[in-house]
Amino acid sequence: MASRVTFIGAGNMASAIIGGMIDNGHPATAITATSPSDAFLAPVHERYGIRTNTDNQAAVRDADIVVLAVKPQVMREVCEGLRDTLQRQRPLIISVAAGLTAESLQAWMGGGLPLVRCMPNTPSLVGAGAAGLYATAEVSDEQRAQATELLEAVGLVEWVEQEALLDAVTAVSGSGPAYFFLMFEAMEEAGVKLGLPAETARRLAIQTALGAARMAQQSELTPDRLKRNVMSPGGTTERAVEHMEQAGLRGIVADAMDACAARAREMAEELGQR
Ligand SMILES: NC(=O)C1=CN([C@@H]2O[C@H](COP(=O)(O)OP(=O)(O)OC[C@H]3O[C@@H](n4cnc5c(N)ncnc54)[C@H](O)[C@@H]3O)[C@@H](O)[C@H]2O)C=CC1
Ligand SMILES: O=C(O)[C@@H]1CCC=N1
Repeated sequence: MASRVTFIGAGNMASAIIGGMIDNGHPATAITATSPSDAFLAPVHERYGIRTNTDNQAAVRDADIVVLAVKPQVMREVCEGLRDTLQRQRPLIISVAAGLTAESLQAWMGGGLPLVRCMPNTPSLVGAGAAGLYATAEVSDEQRAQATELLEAVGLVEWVEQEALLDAVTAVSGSGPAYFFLMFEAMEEAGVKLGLPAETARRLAIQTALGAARMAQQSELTPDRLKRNVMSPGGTTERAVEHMEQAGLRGIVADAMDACAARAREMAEELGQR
């Protein structure tokens, strides 16, 4: 029988994962989503035919897996409200919230529960997500496999064995989509300066990124080798890449990702103390 999965929260992340599960054949009747208001639940009910509920406690009562998909700022209230039911039911819990440690979540839910922390990203919305997962000691091998299956419905899954590494995952893939969107903006602006219409420059930049990503994914060659294959000696790419290296692009990326991981650690402290 398919596992019964309850999503607490029915926003972007929950909808993305629910959509992927349905596409993979998970029965809609085994999925429930909650939200304080019916207005937020109507879209997921109409689109996927899943069960919905405005009562979090009632919705987790028969669940094998509970996915916590609310904003970090409301997580404490949500976890404390579910504490007694979760302690009785003991489902696998998967939190997709940024910057909330297993220690804080366990404390709010009464402790000792099988908990997976997950850092997904927004391309999950189009089935091309990348997620980092970390399991607490209470999680069984079977539950790990269940969490993998659930997140693989919307993309790539990578497990990390130390919780602190989720901050590094946040810096690479959680926040990463924004770095590439910034690159698209920069390439569009530069393309316009060189005389292209904005829409043309944007479409070319986006398709180029898609092509480069597909090549890097499908090829046996390293990104460095693939880069060198574009760089004809004395040619145009060499000139551009040399410029980026001399201007310190690698250092900028490293500093930005350091700042990102540091902010994740800061948020964990701020939110854990609330
Ligand atoms: N947006 C992003 O790039 C990423 C987001 N995340 C995490 O995913 C989580 C969810 O984010 P989104 O889906 O973007 O947020 P969202 O705002 O789209 O969805 C949150 C949902 O929670 C519901 N909600 C609020 N209070 C509730 C309560 N007391 N009980 C039940 N439901 C309640 C809201 O009605 C809404 O449906 C956050 O914790 C965020 O940190 C993680 C990685 C990336
Ligand atoms: O910017 C943030 O805080 C969240 C976490 C990863 C992506 N968005």
